[in-house]
Amino acid sequence: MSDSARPPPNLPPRERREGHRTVHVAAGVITDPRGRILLARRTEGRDLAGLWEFPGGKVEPGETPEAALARELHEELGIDIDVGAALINVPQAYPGKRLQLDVRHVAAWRGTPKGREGQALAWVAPDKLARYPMPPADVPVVGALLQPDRYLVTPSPGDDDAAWCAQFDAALAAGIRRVQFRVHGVDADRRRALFAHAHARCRKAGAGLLVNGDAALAQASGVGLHLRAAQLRAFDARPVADDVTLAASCHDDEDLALAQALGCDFVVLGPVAETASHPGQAGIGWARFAEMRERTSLPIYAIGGMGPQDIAVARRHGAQGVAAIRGLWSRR
Ligand SMILES: Nc1nc2c([nH]c(=O)n2[C@@H]2O[C@H](COP(=O)(O)OP(=O)(O)OP(=O)(O)O)[C@@H](O)[C@H]2O)c(=O)[nH]1
Ligand SMILES: [Mg+2]
Repeated sequence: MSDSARPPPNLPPRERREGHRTVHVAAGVITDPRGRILLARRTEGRDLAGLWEFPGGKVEPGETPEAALARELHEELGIDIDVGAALINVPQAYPGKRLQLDVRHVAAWRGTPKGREGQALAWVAPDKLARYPMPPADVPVVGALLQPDRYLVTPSPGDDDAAWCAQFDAALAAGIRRVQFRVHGVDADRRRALFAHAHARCRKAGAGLLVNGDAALAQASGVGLHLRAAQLRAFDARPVADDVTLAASCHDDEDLALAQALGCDFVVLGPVAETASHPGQAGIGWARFAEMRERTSLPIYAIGGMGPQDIAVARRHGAQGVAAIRGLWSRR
């Protein structure tokens, strides 16, 4: 389905349905030469006071997001900037309003940032960002800064395990850094051997590995756990330790809420487009994806007919990036 996919025709856009206004906000990722990122603390008397945010503010009528960002950073921090690449555009529902948080990298800046409106500032190393409490819309922004934009789900090996292993290595060589181990139709011995291969190669490449569905294997081998949607209801607490990556497959709002309540680090949502595994079955489309995204505060990969060419459109709809079997399994 295309970028212009619409919600079902019998439903007016959520915004009109609930009478919520949309607030368009431009925010910037300002990085110093040591790689630290500038956060500002929202002052008392404003919404979300006390939380840390990426500096920026509301886009005024007739203004481009780029111009708004430059103006806001001049007003709030006293710096002049060159706007850089888009990072992510997050639609997020807040009480009584919808936010579109349009986050750009700041390519260059002149001057010394100061909290000109009395706000505290902090230069934060990327691995410390999680220590700063932030508004819900910023969780996907931090995800986009820190987590991979592609999530490979392994295919089943058919009858050729050696070819599967070679393709696995090729995917890592092509830059894949997050993998879900999911193989069907093999016996326990073959599965164990394939998992051992994946585990060793991911460790060597510094890639994150998650195992589909198998909490015991995740615990025993020290890899992450990816829950199937049906498993979300089987747990009432996080099924792995806090330092073990937890993810889940989601298809609707209820799945997303359960995944967030369980403490997932990220989720997969779809199918967005028609997939080769379900021909003839239309996906939910980007508009519906964005609508579900805005009621969740998690990094979300779009799945279903996705490939690397879809990462940019995914980011424009608030996605972390794309998850795929075929679309990310290197062709050799
Ligand atoms: N700048 C910024 N705003 C954010 C972030 N995350 C987030 O939810 N927001 C929300 O987006 C809106 C931004 O408005 P703002 O208060 O910064 O707007 P502004 O600078 O134009 O100031 P003003 O309208 O209070 O004068 C607020 O509702 C804020 O809570 C973020 O990372 N940066
Ligand atoms: Mg502001």
